[in-house]
Amino acid sequence: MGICVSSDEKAEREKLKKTKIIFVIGGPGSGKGTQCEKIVAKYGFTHLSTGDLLRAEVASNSPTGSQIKDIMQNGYLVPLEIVLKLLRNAMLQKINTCKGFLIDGYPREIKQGLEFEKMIAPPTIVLIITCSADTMKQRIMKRAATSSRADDNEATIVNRLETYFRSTDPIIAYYEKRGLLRKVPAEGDADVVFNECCKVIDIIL
Ligand SMILES: Nc1ncnc2c1ncn2[C@@H]1O[C@H](COP(=O)(O)OP(=O)(O)OP(=O)(O)O)[C@@H](O)[C@H]1O
Ligand SMILES: Nc1nc2c(ncn2[C@H]2C[C@H](O)[C@@H](COP(=O)(O)OP(=O)(O)O)O2)c(=O)[nH]1
Ligand SMILES: [Mg+2]
Repeated sequence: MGICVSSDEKAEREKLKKTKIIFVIGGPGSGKGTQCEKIVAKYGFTHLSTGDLLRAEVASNSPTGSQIKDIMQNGYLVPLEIVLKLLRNAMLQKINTCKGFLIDGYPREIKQGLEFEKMIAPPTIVLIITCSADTMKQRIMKRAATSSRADDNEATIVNRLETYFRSTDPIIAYYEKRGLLRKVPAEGDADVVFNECCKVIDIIL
């Protein structure tokens, strides 16, 4: 039996299917947030960071927030249902005014990608920002001085890197096979990396 949806919801789903959706994935400290800010400034896309959405949920002291606080503090993945519900709601809130979505920090495992496509739409492309574990660790420790994030610390970054490398290889293979993966090396200066991101985005506009 199909899920019955209101006509409004049907209209919103249709809009989502017609909207450009760029998954921006990469390890902790790779530069997802930095590149998304630059991309928003140039192209006017709507930037949704799953990490930011989850931190807002924790800050709201909701039952869900209490449930995910420790998971995030330890650098493990939050349950799919929780992160996807927050993400889909945030997308639906912006759908009528957005030029396209930058989904920062999602998917982090294959089933997240599959569920997103079932509940929302396929991605236009998957932009992966790549750099070494050492570079990511250095950048996080530098950011820790000003970020006041509970998970920007030596112990948690080890977990976050392990979580990232373990869960992301299958995603890379999956989207590469579908011809949707666009790799951008991010060891260099942020502006140099941004130029490479623009080359990838200009092609899909
Ligand atoms: N798609 C997701 N699925 C499950 N958990 C997530 C997801 N996105 C974020 N999280 C949780 O939120 C935490 C912070 O995510 P966020 O994207 O802010 O940080 P990060 O990618 O680890 O590093 P950075 O902010 O440096 O990119 C993650 O460690 C994880 O616990
Ligand atoms: N040298 C250099 N530093 C960068 C680059 N991108 C981001 N950074 C710095 C800024 C931040 O303090 C830190 C992590 O960046 P971020 O954008 O929060 O990364 P992410 O954790 O969202 O993936 O690294 C970059 O491309 N080059
Ligand atoms: Mg980030």
